[in-house]
Amino acid sequence: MAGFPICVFIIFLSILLTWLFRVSRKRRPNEPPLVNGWIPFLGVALNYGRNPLAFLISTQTKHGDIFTCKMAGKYFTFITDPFSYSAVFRQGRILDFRQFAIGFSSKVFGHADFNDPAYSTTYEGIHSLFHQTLQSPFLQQLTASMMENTQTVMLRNSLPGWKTEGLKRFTNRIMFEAGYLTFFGKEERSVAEEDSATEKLLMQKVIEDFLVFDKAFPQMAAGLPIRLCLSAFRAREALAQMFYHKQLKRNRCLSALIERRIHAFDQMSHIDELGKARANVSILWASQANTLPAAFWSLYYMLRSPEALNAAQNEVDRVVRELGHEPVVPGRPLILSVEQLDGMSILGSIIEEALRLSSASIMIRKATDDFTLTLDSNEKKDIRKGDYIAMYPQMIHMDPEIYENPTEFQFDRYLDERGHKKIDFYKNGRKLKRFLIPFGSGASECPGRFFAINEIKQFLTLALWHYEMELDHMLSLSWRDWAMPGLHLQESIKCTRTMSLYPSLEDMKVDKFMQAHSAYAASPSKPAALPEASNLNSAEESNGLYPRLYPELTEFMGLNLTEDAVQQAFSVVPAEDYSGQIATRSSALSYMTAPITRNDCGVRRAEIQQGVREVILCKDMEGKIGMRLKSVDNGVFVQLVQANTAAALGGLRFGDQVLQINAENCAGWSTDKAHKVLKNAAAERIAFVVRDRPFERTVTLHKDSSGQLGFIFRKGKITFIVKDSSAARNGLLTDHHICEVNGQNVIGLKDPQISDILNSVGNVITVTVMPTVIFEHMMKKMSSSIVKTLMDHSIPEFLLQPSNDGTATNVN
Ligand code: HEM
Repeated sequence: MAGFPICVFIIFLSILLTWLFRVSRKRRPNEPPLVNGWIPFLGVALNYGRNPLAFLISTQTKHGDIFTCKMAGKYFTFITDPFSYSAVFRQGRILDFRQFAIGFSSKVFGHADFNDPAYSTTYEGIHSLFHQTLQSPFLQQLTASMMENTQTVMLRNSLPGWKTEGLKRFTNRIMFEAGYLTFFGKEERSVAEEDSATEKLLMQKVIEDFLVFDKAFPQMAAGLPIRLCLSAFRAREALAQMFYHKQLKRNRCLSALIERRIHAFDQMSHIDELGKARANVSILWASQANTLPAAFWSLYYMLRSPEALNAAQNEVDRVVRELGHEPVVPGRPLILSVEQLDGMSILGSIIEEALRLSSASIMIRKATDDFTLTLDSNEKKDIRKGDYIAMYPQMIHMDPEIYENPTEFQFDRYLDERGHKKIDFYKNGRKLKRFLIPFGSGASECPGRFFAINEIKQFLTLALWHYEMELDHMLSLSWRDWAMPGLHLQESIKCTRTMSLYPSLEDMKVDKFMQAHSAYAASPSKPAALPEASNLNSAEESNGLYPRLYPELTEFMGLNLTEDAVQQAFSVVPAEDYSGQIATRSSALSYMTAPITRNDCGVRRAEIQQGVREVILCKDMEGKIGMRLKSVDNGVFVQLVQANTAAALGGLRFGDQVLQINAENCAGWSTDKAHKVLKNAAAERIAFVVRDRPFERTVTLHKDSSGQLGFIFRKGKITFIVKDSSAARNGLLTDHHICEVNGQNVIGLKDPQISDILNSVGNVITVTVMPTVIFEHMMKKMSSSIVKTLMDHSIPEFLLQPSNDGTATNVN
């Protein structure tokens, strides 16, 4: 008898499966390959949601450049061949974007559905205002206003002394307020009123409301009614209060976009005032939601790369010099025209590279009828009415054939040999028309893209001009001192970095594992999700950094495809009652104290700090300080530090850049001039301002079980990287010269001596490398015997340093 219920269950299951099989879509002849997945309704949504790029690449390998995927009951035909994108954009009539985007916007922002025939004709005119007022000739006005506002916000309250601020907060605070004022203007106030605490609190509240709303955006876009996201609803409504037309009309310096929208909406008498105000919230969101993270990532990557920072700083200095702004008088704002910003190709390349790495936007069109799509290969595929066409630009952005080492930030990736904007990128030997698509493409391409690039350039320029910046444990910003040109180290702001940097990929994985483990321990009902090590964004997000830019498919299409979300949405078992439990989220500090090697003495000895430091030396009895300098690219660099001399004791190292000697800028000096200044300097006190080894970078590696790091070197030069080794994983490169091992200088040592050091220093090793071409230039005209016999090869010493828990640890 016990077998009876089992038989019934099996029969029921077979009927259900047969039914599901019969109702699921079948591929018709001439349609793209169909990937239904095996989960009813969801299809391949989970696979996609887990890692869209990996999923699309593997499906492309199996099915070719076009395929249709079932996801959460909808069908998406992905076009993966960038040469076929144009074929989609040519189908503007049948492939709709506008209707779909407007419907989506009305759901989230709560304004009227402008697709409704009652509004659609008038709204057509309002929509065209984007292109009219965000681009030339209004671009000039918008850019000038942004320059002024960014500067006002940045220079406000510039009190002397060090302050601390997170990188994300710093970006949000300045960019949000400046952008807000640029579009929506401000009521006429006296200077005292503008500086009042109430004014500041008001702006702080607006930023907070925006961030609360933005945080809930993915859920709302995924279909969760906004009234269920109570805090987001309240935040949106609070923002709308600022944007009533009668309120905005009192403001001065409204942008042309807002002014004309007010006028046009006021003609639509059947839209109520709250609806108009909510439509303005959508403009605030469009103008900030992508710009803030894009500005953040641009600043972050620029500060992380000494080469990028140096090049950007030089570009800013050049442009300011050309303005005749030096010496700058206090309070005088820096004004850059659109043309001058256009000419800043290095900043342009940094921003584009940051956008390439951070943007995961997806382009979606909905088929309004059955039609046949002709691909670039002339292949024809039938598309059904109601299906979506999707293009995922990250497949281009991360394609190693188009971009060498695509996961790496290369600040000059978009510069040609002459330093101009590079536009030649190839795939299959063919030049690509679209190689960077963070702003979408075709008819719906972001109309604010030119302004967005300009405002981020302004932000970086002004930050570089008004501050000295440093990013390591801390983002340190120090005011340039207007009163004393040349001395740039006074009135400083210091901002704590809110993210942790990991010495190696292995460290990051261990830390992520620990985080996942503690999250699981804190709430065991949720699956312990180990973030993909390669997925920087989710990893960073958990550290309070920005995620990728909008819109991702998961949040854009009314789908929320993460496993976590699906679990919640489909869960039939009530979630555990958390009342009385405290939600635990490790603090940034505890992330840092995971069992990682940040405090490893080799890592610390090898550290290349981003800021500048002062070193005071005096000459020995023979009038020497024990170093040689070399001029490279108009800078002066330390070429040799002799052991047991003043230079060695003062902590100077091979490759350090000397910015000033006795308050004189060294830029442009020849090697001879630098040596002459040293020779003539007083014996008792020579003041150097030094930047740590700007041409060098450190890579932390972990030995494998057989003690291997995974690279081969000859005469100190790395010649081979072993596949899948720690060296490969952590981005060590060939054609680089090893300068230090765990901070110990090894230049001039024989290969077996270097090997001995590598073998003897434990499992975690930090190697400091320099591109061979620069290394050879640095060493030119210096005899190898001098390097071998005189170079300081001692192990650098450290003082007691406080550890994260506040106790003093000897890190040597
Ligand atoms: C780095 C910053 C920005 C990025 C990455 C970005 C990206 C995008 C993307 C991907 C789209 C959708 C395009 C498509 O699906 O084909 C879009 C649309 C749009 N963006 Fe931006 N955007 C940025 C800044 C701005 C700014 C500053 C504004 C100024 C108001 C703006 C206004 C708009 C508008 C109005 C649309 C809708 C266009 C339409 O409906 O036709 N964006 N943006």
